[in-house]
Amino acid sequence: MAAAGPLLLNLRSAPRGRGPAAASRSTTLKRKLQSPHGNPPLKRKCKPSVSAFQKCPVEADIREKGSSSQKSLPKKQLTDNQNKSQKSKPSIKTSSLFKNNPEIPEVHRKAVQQVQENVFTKDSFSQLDLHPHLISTINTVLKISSMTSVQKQTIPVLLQGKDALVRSQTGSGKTLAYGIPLVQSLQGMESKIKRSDGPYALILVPTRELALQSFDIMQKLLKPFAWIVPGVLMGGEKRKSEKARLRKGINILISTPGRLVDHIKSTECIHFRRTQWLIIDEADRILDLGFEKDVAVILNALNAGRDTRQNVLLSATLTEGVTRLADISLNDPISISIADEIQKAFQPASQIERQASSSSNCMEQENFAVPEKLKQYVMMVPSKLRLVTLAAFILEKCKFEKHHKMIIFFSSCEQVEFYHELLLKVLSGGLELEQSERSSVSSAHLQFLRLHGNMEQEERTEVFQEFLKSKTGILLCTDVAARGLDLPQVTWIVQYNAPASPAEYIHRIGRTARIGCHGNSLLVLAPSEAEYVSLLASHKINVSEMKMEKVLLSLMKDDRFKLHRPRSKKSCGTDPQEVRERATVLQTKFENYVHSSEGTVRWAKKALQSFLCAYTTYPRNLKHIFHIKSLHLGHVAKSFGLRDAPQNLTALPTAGSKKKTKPGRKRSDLLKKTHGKHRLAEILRSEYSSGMDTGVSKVKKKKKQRKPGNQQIPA
Ligand SMILES: Nc1ncnc2c1ncn2[C@@H]1O[C@H](COP(=O)(O)OP(=O)(O)OP(=O)(O)O)[C@@H](O)[C@H]1O
Repeated sequence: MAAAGPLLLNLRSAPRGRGPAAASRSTTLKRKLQSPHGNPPLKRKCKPSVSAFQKCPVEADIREKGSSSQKSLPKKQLTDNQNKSQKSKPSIKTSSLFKNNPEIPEVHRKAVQQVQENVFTKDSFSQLDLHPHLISTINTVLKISSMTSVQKQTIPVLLQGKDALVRSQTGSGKTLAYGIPLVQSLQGMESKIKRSDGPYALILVPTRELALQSFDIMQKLLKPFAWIVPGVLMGGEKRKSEKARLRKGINILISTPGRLVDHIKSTECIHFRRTQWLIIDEADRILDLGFEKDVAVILNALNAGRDTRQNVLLSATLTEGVTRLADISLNDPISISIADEIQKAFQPASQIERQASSSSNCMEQENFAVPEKLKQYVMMVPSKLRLVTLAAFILEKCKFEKHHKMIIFFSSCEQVEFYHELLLKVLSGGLELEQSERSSVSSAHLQFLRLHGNMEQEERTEVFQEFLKSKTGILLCTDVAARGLDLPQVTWIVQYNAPASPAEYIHRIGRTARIGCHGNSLLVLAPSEAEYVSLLASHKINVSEMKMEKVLLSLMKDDRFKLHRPRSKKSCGTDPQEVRERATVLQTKFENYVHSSEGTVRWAKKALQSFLCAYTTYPRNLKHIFHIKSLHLGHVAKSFGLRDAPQNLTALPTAGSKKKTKPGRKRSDLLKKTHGKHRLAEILRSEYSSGMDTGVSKVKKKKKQRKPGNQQIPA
């Protein structure tokens, strides 16, 4: 059994006779949603105690002197006149959203030449040596005729039985690039495959929804070859039924690493004697530290079963690190990188060599291809104004412009749950509207959905299917939905919390503008995070600035937020004072809802705490951009509908950043173990704060009538 030390993931088959490795129990994050000690609704005058953060292991030197209005902003953020006004005026009782905000810096945008790929080719699938039934399935069931670039380059390589490293932009058809040659090869085997033979192919994916999606595509491709049986294993499903399906036999096994390891360790009948394909989709994520132990167990089980295998690694962000690792482990892999092919075509060889040598020793300069018709925006928003600005943006796109389908990314499950409820209640008119307001509410219904890893699997699947089929709607989610999901007609991606790395940025925005479609993305940054724009530019990612003031203007279209004053003058569309008033009315509605009960205050505090803890797990190389000391607790609290900086947040961070460790092993040991804190921090942020691979109490499923057709897809 393999030792648990730093692992060289050997995708190459090992010599016969070694039993499957037993890795130490993979340290998955057990996430217990800690409910902060309930506090009575905060009174305006209270000053949160400094001790609230003294105990928190995170670097929490957060400013929390007094209520948000009376706090001194970090000196560097105060402009002279604000300094003066602070001194001259008595402290104001209720904070104004538009006072005491940090300056919004100019967004220095180095115009960079983005890496582009030609997604389409004119070559049809019939040019390949494929079974005619497979070609007709591609044409009639999948309704696809010509190959994309990645398919044109990858399919012939895989049909020759070679290992491959495939890097192509998001939404460029990588699933079929491996699915078609896989089906072609299995249907053409001399002795016809029997279900009881077990897995001939193993497809590893990082999330349950992506496992379902890949399973759905394989089922379609296998229509003419019904004797080949696909199956999916994923956390959250009943182990018993999975064991039964494994016992009957699954020929193409699609699984998330954690659940497969469970079965390797506990299901007698699982074997890999005939497994001749290993496909790792989103390979940079799967081979990352978060899944390292699971992948090692899986590879040892594969190697124990068979000594020859074809390995395929795919991702839009196959970074140098992964390719170096894969080079050691794959058998003479063919490296396919569509963007590089395009660049090579336009650059002299010498320049390519120079770039190759320079980029090989500085992974940070990975340049990722961005979909051609994707428009990327960034908006600088002071913390106090984040919530009302997000709300105004949602109203603008999903109520007034209509026909938009939006995904909003948050950095923790608790925030997804909280903002889903808050936005639904306040924006969808869930709150009692006065008669006069009812008439003015636009007829467009705002459909809010939520998806994160702490939900019951049944509800995750329902929400995923519902959003997949909807033409509009707003999905609030964590990074559990950041990779691979092919959600048609998504027109807007909003990153309410910045991602831990440019790679995750690329995958998040890659949920729109797929396969040549148009799409838009918006990254929301606080003024202290402005440097993130330059970081993106260093990876050849261009973003244009969207002004917060312009977004807030949409409130002028919704009289629910109009300040009702006697003889109020007719509002004209762009009066800045009225915009500010309406934003304040909207913020007040949020705060009134949050402070309407102890439970909602507790909920807001828990969401705030999860945000702060996720904020402390940005990798070291981003700490100069995302540092907890730059946050102003009272202002951040406003964006959670809390009137003042909370006191007595629980001393420990929420489970989001708590790693299950063996008794006696301090977290610092773990950090050392995992080759540097920043990597673990990044994993903690992007995967575990999404609630993936969790084993703890799930958010109770909201009672709702089950719709037919949402049933889980059987193998
Ligand atoms: N040759 C093709 N012509 C037209 N559409 C295609 C073709 N191949 C795949 N598609 C469609 O393109 C969309 C994206 O495909 P897929 O999800 O495989 O992309 P991907 O490269 O895996 O994306 P990601 O990197 O986000 O995982 C899907 O809707 C798929 O049906």
